[in-house]
Amino acid sequence: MRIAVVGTGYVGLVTGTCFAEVGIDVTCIDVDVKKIENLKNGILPIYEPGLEEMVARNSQKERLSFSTDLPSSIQGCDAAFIAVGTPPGEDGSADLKYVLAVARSIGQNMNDYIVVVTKSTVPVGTANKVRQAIAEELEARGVDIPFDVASNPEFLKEGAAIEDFLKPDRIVVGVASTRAEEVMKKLYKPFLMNGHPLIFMDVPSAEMTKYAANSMLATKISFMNDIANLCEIMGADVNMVRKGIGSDARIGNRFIYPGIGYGGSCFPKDVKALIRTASENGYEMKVLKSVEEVNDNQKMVLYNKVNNYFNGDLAGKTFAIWGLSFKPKTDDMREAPSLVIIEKLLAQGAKVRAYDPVAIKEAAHTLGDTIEYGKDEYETLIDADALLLVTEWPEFRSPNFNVVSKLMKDKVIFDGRNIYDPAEMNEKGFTYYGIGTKQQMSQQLDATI
Ligand SMILES: NC(=O)c1ccc[n+]([C@@H]2O[C@H](COP(=O)([O-])OP(=O)(O)OC[C@H]3O[C@@H](n4cnc5c(N)ncnc54)[C@H](O)[C@@H]3O)[C@@H](O)[C@H]2O)c1
Ligand SMILES: O=c1ccn([C@@H]2O[C@H](COP(=O)(O)OP(=O)(O)O[C@H]3O[C@H](CO)[C@@H](O)[C@H](O)[C@H]3O)[C@@H](O)[C@H]2O)c(=O)[nH]1
Repeated sequence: MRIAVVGTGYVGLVTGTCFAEVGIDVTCIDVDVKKIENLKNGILPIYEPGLEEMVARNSQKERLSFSTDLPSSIQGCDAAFIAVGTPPGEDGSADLKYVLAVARSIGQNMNDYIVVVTKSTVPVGTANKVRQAIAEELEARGVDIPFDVASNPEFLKEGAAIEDFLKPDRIVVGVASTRAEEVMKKLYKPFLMNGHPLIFMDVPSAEMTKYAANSMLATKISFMNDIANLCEIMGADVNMVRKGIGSDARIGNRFIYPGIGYGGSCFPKDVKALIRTASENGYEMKVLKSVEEVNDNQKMVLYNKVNNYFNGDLAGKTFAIWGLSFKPKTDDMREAPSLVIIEKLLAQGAKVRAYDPVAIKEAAHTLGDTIEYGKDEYETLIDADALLLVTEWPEFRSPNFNVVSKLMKDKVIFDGRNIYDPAEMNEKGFTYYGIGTKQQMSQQLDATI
């Protein structure tokens, strides 16, 4: 089989490469000439574990190629996947201009039956707009070529994208014809070896499934952040509470880790877009509005703890930041909580020295030289007044605390991801603040007695 994947970002590149890996001929298309030139030379635009090797292997086997030329690349394809960005517009709704531009371009150039698949996250009704855009272009050409539009939302997580794509919990496909269903069944057959279900449904339900999934996960996180904040007030330990509730299979132990708010290119934008879709249709998503509000506040929690500890006097102090990307194993800085925290610290006249294993280059696009960058995590600590653990990269989990304490001016750690054991930190002579941990409460009580 042969497919084109239009949009070669986090989703398009992973999608194209994984289809090539199972033996399908794939052309990845992008309008970004530099990106395509680099990919032809094996240089990837993003960091995603394992992807570089997989791109190289499949390029060499000539199953994976890269092009800026959509008109010729879609000829002879069974399907064209649209995987371009759908960023939030001013009003929070998903901006469909890139998706519809690709649809028009397909309509202007297709010469044979093709299934056009929306892989981008798009609101209910988008497939109809895609269908209409293609039909208008065919009409303008005065040709009558059959085509189908299918919805195939993507559920991969950055940092684990290949594993998620090759071994998905499920594949959701919305179709409106048996012909499109047959093409999609054939394409995804190699991924179903491990018994993962391929769930066919109508197109609007598939489009809605993506938003419902992300919104449910964001809701779990905001709920746990609320519980964590209450634990702090009440003298409970959210780590214990998390284990206590997570062992109930109805709740599950994934996506209930409190922290400094969810970030990334998906949860914030998709929650916003679903709220907007509802309001445009006369319905209010009350739960999701609170999820968003809790998340906005949570991004300030670590900064507030720092500010309280130093009695609001941050000017001239130096803060070491470990981790910049919105989560480990990616260089993606979109909606990263680190940006909010750093902006607040800088506004108070503090100095920031940060280290991230892969995201420094990406972070520097936004932060420039407003902060210093350490060559490793230890260098950030020299004469630092405090350490803020922002992203839970594996290499930050068990540092040499003797070295840490020697380098720092003041031995205080603000752990935004609860990766350290509060009791152990206190034993090692650190003042430790986690998110909703009991240790912190007893320290606060001690301080007020
Ligand atoms: N990033 C994720 O983890 C993830 C996971 C699931 C779903 N999604 C969804 O997938 C979509 C893509 O997200 P992403 O993170 O991969 O975006 P991205 O910004 O990394 O990549 C989008 C790519 O599309 C290209 N593009 C834009 N217009 C084009 C056009 N007309 N023709 C060809 N290429 C064009 C851009 O140059 C860019 O390379 C979004 O709707 C997103 O919500 C993202
Ligand atoms: O228990 C948890 C789990 C995650 N997070 C935060 O939530 C955000 C998102 O994390 P994650 O979901 O792992 O990464 P994404 O790559 O954004 O993936 C989400 O968004 C993608 C784009 O839509 C979907 O495809 C995925 O299924 C969905 O998990 C990050 O800031 C995490 O730090 C928490 O705070 N606590």
